[in-house]
Amino acid sequence: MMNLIIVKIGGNAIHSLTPDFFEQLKTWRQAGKKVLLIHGGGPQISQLAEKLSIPTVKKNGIRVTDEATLSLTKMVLLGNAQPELLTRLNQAGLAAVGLNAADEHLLSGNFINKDEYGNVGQISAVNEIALSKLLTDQIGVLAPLALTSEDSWLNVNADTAAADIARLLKASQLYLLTDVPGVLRGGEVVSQLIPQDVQTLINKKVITAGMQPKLLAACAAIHAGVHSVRITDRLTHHGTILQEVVSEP
Ligand SMILES: Nc1ncnc2c1ncn2[C@@H]1O[C@H](COP(=O)(O)OP(=O)(O)O)[C@@H](O)[C@H]1O
Ligand SMILES: CC(=O)N[C@@H](CCC(=O)OP(=O)(O)O)C(=O)O
Repeated sequence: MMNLIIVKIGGNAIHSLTPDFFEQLKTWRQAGKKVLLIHGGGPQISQLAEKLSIPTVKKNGIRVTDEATLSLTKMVLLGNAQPELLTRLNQAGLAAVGLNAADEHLLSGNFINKDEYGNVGQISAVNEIALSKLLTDQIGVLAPLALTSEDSWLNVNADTAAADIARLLKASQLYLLTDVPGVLRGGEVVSQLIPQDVQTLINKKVITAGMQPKLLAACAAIHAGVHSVRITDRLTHHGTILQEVVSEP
């Protein structure tokens, strides 16, 4: 899809969006860019699970999703995280529409390993024609859920979903908004990375926890032709930029 910018907003980041964020979205829309926001909601899902006494089990940063967890995940993403983000966009005067996998079968997916993770998947296809029409006049706000060919719902890690959608749609840029200003090394933000550096930093245990799947998803997007992935807590020229080659300062 031409001129497409994808921004993933982690569940924590939804609460701390600043006026700059909305200004940048306005600038992009005025410049004729299509903008797709993929939202998380992981901390909110875990909070509700605790209230309902449903145990949270995570393996390699992925939520093991049985039937009860799938239903509460859908409730939180589509009933809480998504409307919260849409309200903020509306307040900022931005036209936006909330979307999920079942709208025109926007996102198809496959189970990653049903025995190990339950109803967890990865995105295998995007209905590009339908999405492109939807994004002409408004910003799309899409939840990280997919539907199998047999219409089973799948929970998808939001970083992986954003990177796979960016790869499948050949987005020009991907932003992964999180709760840290970028990839940190010795307390400092690393301003530029190439995919080869990522594996080295994982091996050296500089990159751990949630940052690990985030960067691996980012590398896959770069290899598939996405021009740049920025890992940051704001939509300006801050944070860590991941590109195929190091660019001149
Ligand atoms: N080298 C690193 N630089 C920055 N954050 C890191 C690094 N290694 C691990 N992390 C952790 O990764 C977290 C971000 O990933 P995650 O919690 O999954 O974010 P989100 O919910 O926004 O997707 C940071 O808050 C930090 O605790
Ligand atoms: C399979 C899987 O782990 N799905 C994630 C989807 C939400 C998410 O990724 O939200 P954040 O970006 O806020 O972490 C989950 O259930 O937490």
